[in-house]
Amino acid sequence: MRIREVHVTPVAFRDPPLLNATGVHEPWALRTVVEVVTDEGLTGLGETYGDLSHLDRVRAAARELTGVSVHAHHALYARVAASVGADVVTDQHGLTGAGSNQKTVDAVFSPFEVACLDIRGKAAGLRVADLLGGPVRDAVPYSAYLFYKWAGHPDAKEDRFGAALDPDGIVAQARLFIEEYGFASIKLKGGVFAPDEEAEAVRALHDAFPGLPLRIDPNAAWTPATSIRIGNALGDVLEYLEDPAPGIGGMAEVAARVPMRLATNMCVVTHDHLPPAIAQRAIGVLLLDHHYWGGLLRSAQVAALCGTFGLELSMHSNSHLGISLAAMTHLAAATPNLNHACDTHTPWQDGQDVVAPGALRFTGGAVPVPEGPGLGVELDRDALAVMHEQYRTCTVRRRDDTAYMRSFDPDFQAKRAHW
Ligand SMILES: O=C([O-])C(=O)C[C@H](O)[C@@H](O)C(=O)[O-]
Ligand SMILES: [Mg+2]
Repeated sequence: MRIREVHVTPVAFRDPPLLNATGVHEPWALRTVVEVVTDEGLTGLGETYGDLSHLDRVRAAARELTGVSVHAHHALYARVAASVGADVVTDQHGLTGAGSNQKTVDAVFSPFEVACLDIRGKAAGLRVADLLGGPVRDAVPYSAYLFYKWAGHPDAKEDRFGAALDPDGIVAQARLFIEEYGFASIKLKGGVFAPDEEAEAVRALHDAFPGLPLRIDPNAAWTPATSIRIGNALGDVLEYLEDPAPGIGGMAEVAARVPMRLATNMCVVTHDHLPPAIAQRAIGVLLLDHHYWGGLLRSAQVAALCGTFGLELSMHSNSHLGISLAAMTHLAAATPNLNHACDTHTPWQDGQDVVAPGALRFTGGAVPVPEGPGLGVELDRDALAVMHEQYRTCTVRRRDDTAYMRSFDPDFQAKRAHW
C-alpha cells in the first residue's frame, strides 16, 4: 500500500462572528482537505488548517510522499520534516501558543498521518480507534463551546444564534446548544470582557445548569494576580480553568494559588514545553490536539506521557469539519486517560460539512465512534466542490481575528494579560 497520489484542497465555510481575546472570527473559516490515494486505489482523508503559508507547506510535503508505504509512519514523518526544513511557524492565530520547528513539522504531518490511518483501517476492516488500541468508550463526550458573539457579521443579517454579549445571552446560547446536542458540560470562551463580567456569566451558567461541569478559557488575557482572584472566586463551580495567564511561569504562579486544575492549549503545545511545565506544576490538564501534536499516534504517545506525570486530558478545537471531528472522536475513544469532555466548534458550522451525512451524530452531547472502517466517514464531493469554490471566491487567505476586529474598531488591541 504505497502512496500513489495526494490531493490537497483548500476549502472555506461560513463562520459566525465569535469573539475571543484576539478579536473576532471572520465570515469565512479556512481548512485544507487532504486525500491520500494508494497504488491499490484506496483513499484516506485528513483535515488541517487552511492558512496559505500552511497550505503551501502541506502541498510541498505532499509532493514528497509518493512511493512511501502508508504503514511507514516514521519514514513519512522524515519526508515531511525534510520538506518543512528549518521553518518555524509562530502563533499565527494568537491563540495556540508559541511555535517551534517540531510543532510546524507536526502540524504539516498530521493530515497525512490521519489519512494513512484511514487507509490502513479500510484495508484491514478496522476502525481507526481499533488501530489506536481499541475504543475504551463507545461515544466521546463533547462540551457546549460557548462564545460571546455579535448578532451577525456587521455587513450581514443576524445569524440564527443571535447575540451573546452578557450573562443572559450566554445562558440562552447554552440552552440552545444543550437542547440541540444534549451537551453535559460547558466551556465559555472568555478574554473578551472584564474578568468579573465573565465570572458573572459563569455563575449564571452554574445557576441555570446546576451540576454541569463548567470551564472558562480567557486565552491568557488575565494577569496572574487577576487569575488567582477569579480562580478563587469561581473555586466552587469550575471543573478547570483554561489558560488564564500567559506562559508556563505565569500559569505556575496561578496554579499554586487556586483550588482547581489549570488546563492549557497555549503554554504546552509541543514536546519542549512538557518538561518545564511538569517541573513547575504549571498545569493539571493538557488539551490534546492531533492537528498540532503530529497526528493520532503521536497524540496517543503524549497522552500516555501525561498519564505518567499525573496530568489529566481534554481536547482542543479550532473551527473544523467532519474529517477532523471523526479523527478527534477515534483518538478520544481510544485514550483511556481522557477524562474531560472534548471541545468542538461543530455546532458553529451549523451543518456545513465535507463529509456525507450519517456517520457522525451527537447523542446526549457525545459522538458515537463511527462504525465504518478507517475514519468511517466519506467525502461528499459535491460539498467539497462548493466549499472549494467558496475558498476561491472569498478573500480570506489567513485567519486574522485581530485585523477583522480592527476593521470595525481601529484601536482594538489583542488582549494578552490585559486585565
Ligand atoms: O484556546 C482555545 O481553546 C482555542 O484556541 C480554540 C479556538 O481557537 C477558539 O478560541 C477560537 O476559534 O476563537
Ligand atoms: Mg484554550
